[in-house]
Amino acid sequence: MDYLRELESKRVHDSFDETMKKVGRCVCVPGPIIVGAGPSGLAVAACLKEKGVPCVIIERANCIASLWKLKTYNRLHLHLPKKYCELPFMPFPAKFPTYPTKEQFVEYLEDYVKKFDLEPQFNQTVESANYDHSLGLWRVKTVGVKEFRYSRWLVVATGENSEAVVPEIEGINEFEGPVVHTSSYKSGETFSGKKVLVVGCGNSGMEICLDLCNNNAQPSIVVRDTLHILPREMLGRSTFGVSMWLLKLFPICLVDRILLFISWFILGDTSRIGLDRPNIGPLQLKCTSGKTPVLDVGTLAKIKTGEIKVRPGVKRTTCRTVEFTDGSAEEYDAIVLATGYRSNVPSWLKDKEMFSEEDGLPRRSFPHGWKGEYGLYAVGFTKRGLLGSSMDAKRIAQDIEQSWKAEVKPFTAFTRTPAPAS
Ligand SMILES: Cc1cc2nc3c(=O)[nH]c(=O)nc-3n(C[C@H](O)[C@H](O)[C@H](O)COP(=O)(O)OP(=O)(O)OC[C@H]3O[C@@H](n4cnc5c(N)ncnc54)[C@H](O)[C@@H]3O)c2cc1C
Ligand SMILES: NC(=O)C1=CN([C@@H]2O[C@H](COP(=O)(O)OP(=O)(O)OC[C@H]3O[C@@H](n4cnc5c(N)ncnc54)[C@H](OP(=O)(O)O)[C@@H]3O)[C@@H](O)[C@H]2O)C=CC1
Ligand SMILES: O=C(O)C(=O)Cc1c[nH]c2ccccc12
Repeated sequence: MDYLRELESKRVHDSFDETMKKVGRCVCVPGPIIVGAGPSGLAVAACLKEKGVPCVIIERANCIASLWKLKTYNRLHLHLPKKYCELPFMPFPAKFPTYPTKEQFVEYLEDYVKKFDLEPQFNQTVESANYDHSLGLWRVKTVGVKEFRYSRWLVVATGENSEAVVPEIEGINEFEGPVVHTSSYKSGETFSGKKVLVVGCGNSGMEICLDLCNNNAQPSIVVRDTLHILPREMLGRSTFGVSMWLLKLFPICLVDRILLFISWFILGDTSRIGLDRPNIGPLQLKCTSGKTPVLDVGTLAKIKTGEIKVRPGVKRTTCRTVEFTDGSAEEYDAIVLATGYRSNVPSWLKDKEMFSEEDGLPRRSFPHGWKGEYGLYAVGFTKRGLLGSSMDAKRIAQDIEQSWKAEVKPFTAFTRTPAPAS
């Protein structure tokens, strides 16, 4: 028996030494490694802190909440009321409005980091992570650092929006004006007096059109498919709040009918202005495909007055002109790609079981997607915004706490560097 244990210990030791020869340094982290310091990663770290479990947060940007700080437009607000967007253990300040601005949301997150004394490691992009079966540990490598970090637990918190989706459009390289993705759009000021084509009609495209209008630009929006647009508020309450309340009383298909009836009453028949609705209701669509309904903050009124024009899909572009799928063509000065985001998990997580290689989201559907095998977790991939992140974070911290307590902790932090070559 002792002989077997010795053999196993030698195997693990040899595997470590092999690795060290290849990379240089191996650091064993006492608690979980969290990849990403957005709201989801911070929420997990705070929940772990409450339970006395240490962790390391690795972040590619030079700050927390890089999506909110660096990649969003100036006029952005939370579009769900603040009570549905708070992270565990810390409500928003009472003085904040129902829909906080992005600056207020970032301020809240900075306070969150202070309150829980979190110290993410910035400017470190995880380039690979894989499970070392012989060691029973996750091995994480960051760009430009000759070091492997090992941990029993790996928490993926890189988000559903970590990379911009830029569609291939024929002739786009010949287009003479600026072509920007929403992740680098700040304000319509730079487009004042210009004719701008906004490609994509999710919440970003719709609000950016409004912003362009308010800054004396002339926007057109590409709507290539059906979509649900709902007022942000109905009956004096948020549409999201009303939906949650109705879902407690009625089945989802009935709630959808009620929402659509009230929306029709407030917004009118959207198909008359070129925005056809899908056959399936807004909440059912959200549940089955993750597609978020557009919450209208004033864009629809501008479409009705003709200040914002609706156009079909883009076929190709030339130096100034955009040709549409219905055969029409128009000249534009600039193009804004409001074509959304995707997860980057398949590019760095080498174990392919938990996350789909197609969309980079957990293969198991909500609410089962948060836990994988061998101590792997996913936070913030539920297509349910910040509320989904908080739910995941609490579950993950609870699960890790159990195995943390159950284990004799052999991995009190240690660092090994290879012995100098003799
Ligand atoms: C414009 C916009 C508005 C939104 N508004 C709302 C809203 O009002 N309400 C709501 O509930 N939800 C909203 N959402 C949904 C949004 O997903 C959440 O608000 C939230 O930002 C998700 O947090 P996250 O931590 O999961 O992801 P992110 O905020 O994207 O954070 C992920 C972090 O991981 C880092 N990262 C990525 N790859 C690596 C890597 N390889 N190595 C190291 N670090 C890495 C990124 O730099 C980033 O900081 C909005 C999304 C967008 C795009
Ligand atoms: N707090 C807030 O106020 C805001 C919240 N958000 C949230 O951020 C997330 C990302 O939103 P968003 O950036 O709008 O991205 P989305 O993925 O929600 O929308 C992308 C849009 O682009 C369209 N599209 C993609 N490719 C093309 C193409 N080649 N030609 C024409 N259209 C195309 C899609 O159409 P199709 O459906 O046909 O594929 C879709 O309408 C969402 O969860 C959203 O709710 C965003 C902005 C504001
Ligand atoms: O902002 C987002 O993208 C969200 O996912 C928030 C959200 C979760 N569920 C919803 C249902 C309707 C509108 C927004 C959301």
